[in-house]
Amino acid sequence: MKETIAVLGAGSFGIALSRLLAEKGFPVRLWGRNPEEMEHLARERRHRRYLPDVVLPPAVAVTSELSAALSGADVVLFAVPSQALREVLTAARAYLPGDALLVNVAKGLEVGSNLRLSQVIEEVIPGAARRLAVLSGPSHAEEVAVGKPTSVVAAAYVEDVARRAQELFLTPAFRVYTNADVVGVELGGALKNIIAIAAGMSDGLGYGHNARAALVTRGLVEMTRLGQRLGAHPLTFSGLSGLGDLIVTTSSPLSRNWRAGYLLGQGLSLEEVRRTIGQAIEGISTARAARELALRLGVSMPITEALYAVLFEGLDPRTAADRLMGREPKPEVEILPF
Ligand SMILES: NC(=O)c1ccc[n+]([C@@H]2O[C@H](COP(=O)([O-])OP(=O)(O)OC[C@H]3O[C@@H](n4cnc5c(N)ncnc54)[C@H](O)[C@@H]3O)[C@@H](O)[C@H]2O)c1
Ligand SMILES: O=P(O)(O)OC[C@H](O)CO
Repeated sequence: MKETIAVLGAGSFGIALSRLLAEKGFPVRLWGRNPEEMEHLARERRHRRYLPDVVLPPAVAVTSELSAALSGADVVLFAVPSQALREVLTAARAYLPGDALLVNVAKGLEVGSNLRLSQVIEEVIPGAARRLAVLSGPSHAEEVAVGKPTSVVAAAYVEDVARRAQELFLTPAFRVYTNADVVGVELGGALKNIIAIAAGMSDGLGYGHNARAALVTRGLVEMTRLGQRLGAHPLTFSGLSGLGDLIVTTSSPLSRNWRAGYLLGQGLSLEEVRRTIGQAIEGISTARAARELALRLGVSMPITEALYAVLFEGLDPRTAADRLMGREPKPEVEILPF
């Protein structure tokens, strides 16, 4: 008997992964909070706004009832935006089977607590970290949903859990590596969204490929700096959930974070950007949380700081770029002596 999988979150990634899993033969229950939207999705078998060309296979049952989605589920996949995760977990807790494998695909830090999402899950469901895998890496839903080659990483504290998640998602077009560095994989997926907005902003301002390459490279440096301070392995940031995801989200118009930055660079306000994109833009909230962490821990994150000032203090994007370029000259690698 194939395992039953509950996917919580019927946005673009929840839909893309439901399709992938159903195509592998798993019975999938896809939960979304809005009953009307779920009725429409159940009837039409496609989401008119997120992925209009992607048809849900018959093995995907759509529901707006958490109890129906979770009852007897062997695997529970969390695919809601990071700021909604605690609320969804709290509502789901009563129905969550005690032995189900948990997989989180949301990428972000929780504003307020500044926690990684596995920490949020552990707080709401004590003990859950031992059965939790984090799936992260360069994986635009639009490409995953149509079977374009994609590689990601499944991180877990327990090796068997990482292997189970790897096996669950693996297809000829969806390659899954394992990684024992949960902290690094989560931070890579969360922090790259900040740099993706900054890269989009640079493009929106009309700057060139040089500027974008510098943002990716120096972005990776500050991501790694914060990561190491929080216990991640620095090498993880050169992997799929660090550099890999940075490359895809700083260079693809499929990225909502890149698009948000582009529109900001073109002069739109944050509210106009949110309205225009109309989907999760994780880098906005993550910039707030990461900047707070960096300040508290004394970690230098100049790009994050500059983006924060644009997003939340009304700094003009061009002035933010000038400030970044005009910082005190310094060695590229602080620990290398002459
Ligand atoms: N789309 C991708 O390509 C992709 C790839 C990898 C990871 N992710 C991550 O997956 C997560 C979800 O992204 P997405 O692209 O599916 O977002 P989306 O904006 O396409 O959809 C989000 C869904 O969550 C629902 N939602 C919002 N607030 C909610 C709440 N409080 N309770 C319940 N549901 C709520 C929305 O109604 C919507 O259906 C994000 O953290 C994102 O970074 C997305
Ligand atoms: O569209 P974005 O910017 O949220 O990026 C989606 C995924 O994280 C890409 O791996």
